[in-house]
Amino acid sequence: THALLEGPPPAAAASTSDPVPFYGEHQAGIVTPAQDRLHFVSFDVTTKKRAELVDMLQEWTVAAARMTQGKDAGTFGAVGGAIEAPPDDTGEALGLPPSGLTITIGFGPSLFDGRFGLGAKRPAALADLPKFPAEDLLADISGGDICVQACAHDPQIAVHAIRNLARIGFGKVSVRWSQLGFGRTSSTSRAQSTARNLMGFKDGTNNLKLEDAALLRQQLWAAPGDGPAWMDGGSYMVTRKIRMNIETWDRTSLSEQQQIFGRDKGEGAPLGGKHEFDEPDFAAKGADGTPTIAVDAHVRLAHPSSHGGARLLRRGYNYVDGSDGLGRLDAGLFFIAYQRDPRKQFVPIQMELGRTDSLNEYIKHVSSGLFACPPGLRDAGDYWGRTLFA
Ligand SMILES: C=CC1=C(C)c2cc3[nH]c(cc4nc(cc5[nH]c(cc1n2)c(C)c5CCC(=O)O)C(CCC(=O)O)=C4C)c(C)c3C=C
Ligand SMILES: [Fe+2]
Repeated sequence: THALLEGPPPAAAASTSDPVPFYGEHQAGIVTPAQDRLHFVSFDVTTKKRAELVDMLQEWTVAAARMTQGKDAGTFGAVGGAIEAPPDDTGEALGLPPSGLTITIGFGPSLFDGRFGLGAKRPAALADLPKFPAEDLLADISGGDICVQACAHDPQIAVHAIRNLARIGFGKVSVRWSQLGFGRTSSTSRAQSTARNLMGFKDGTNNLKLEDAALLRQQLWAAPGDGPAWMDGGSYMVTRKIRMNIETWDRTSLSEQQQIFGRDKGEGAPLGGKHEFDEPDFAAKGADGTPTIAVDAHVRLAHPSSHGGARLLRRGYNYVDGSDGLGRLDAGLFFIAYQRDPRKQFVPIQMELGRTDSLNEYIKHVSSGLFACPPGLRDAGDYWGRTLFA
């Protein structure tokens, strides 16, 4: 049987139905221990009026604060308003607990194009991503002016949150694209066990975690002096929808699969090591003189030691969008990574991976997003975008 997977039961988790605080120095949904489900949406702003956009962001903030605490989106709720009017909540979360819902907002480069007088406020770190080797991006599922990441332990709760924000935004924003995700592929806290991606490997072992306070300051949060003050305490988010060639992968030998990542599939230990959290030894060589962790292995190329210490807080999800009509699963990883400056973190890492990662034979990047996620909200008088639009 699964001898490698046996062991003590995982430590009892905090209840997955509880609420996560909405207010704080940083937005919830970044270092918050990754929930199991995702609904991610990217909007285009359709109104040309700055004041209308600001009003909508204020309405969104009120609704988001309520929904994260398990309340209806509006004060009348799904069934408490006038019978002649559409309800101010859509109703599918009635009777469900908050389920750890977090709602995180980000502003894309296109929001700073001059329509709303924000040109001078565009952070240098929000520079358009360069073209990477071998990517195959679809414009209609990439980019966008504003993104919202809703994470929860119940998919109905995440979908309800996005749906109600889209409803409130009617006439001011339109949905450009959205993505459902299940099965977090990253742990963001040492209290969490490491989950597996759809290739069957533990994913998130060497991730930035909420306990790494000094590293988070250095690698995750924008700090005073980095760029415009409105981003102080915020973070930059990169999304990549990465389709996996599942059927080809499933016909690849275990040894090749392990060579590709540079880790073993059962335990998640670096090749040459024994335990999941052992440090990889990139200098180790086998009896035949070849490196134990191949020169084109994913973990070698992505490791901070290959990028001057640069790291990411990964927060991605598995996705399956049905099948593609040719009998293949339309499945992969919806990669989400937060960082202090994508020009120093995501960009050089992905340049290297795009060029040489042996995983490339089995994956294809099909969508891309880049967003500046502002700092957290202070209290009920605060709103998403206050620091930007002030
Ligand atoms: C540009 C950043 C990265 C992309 C894109 C990416 C895609 C990708 N990764 C996996 C699976 C694994 N990745 C692992 C480690 C890892 N990956 C990145 C970055 C990107 N991955 C980093 C920075 C790291 C950490 C490297 C290190 O410090 O050791 C692992 C190993 C376990 C772990 O540490 O998480 C796996 C497995 C897939 C399947 C994928 C695209 C589909
Ligand atoms: Fe990776």
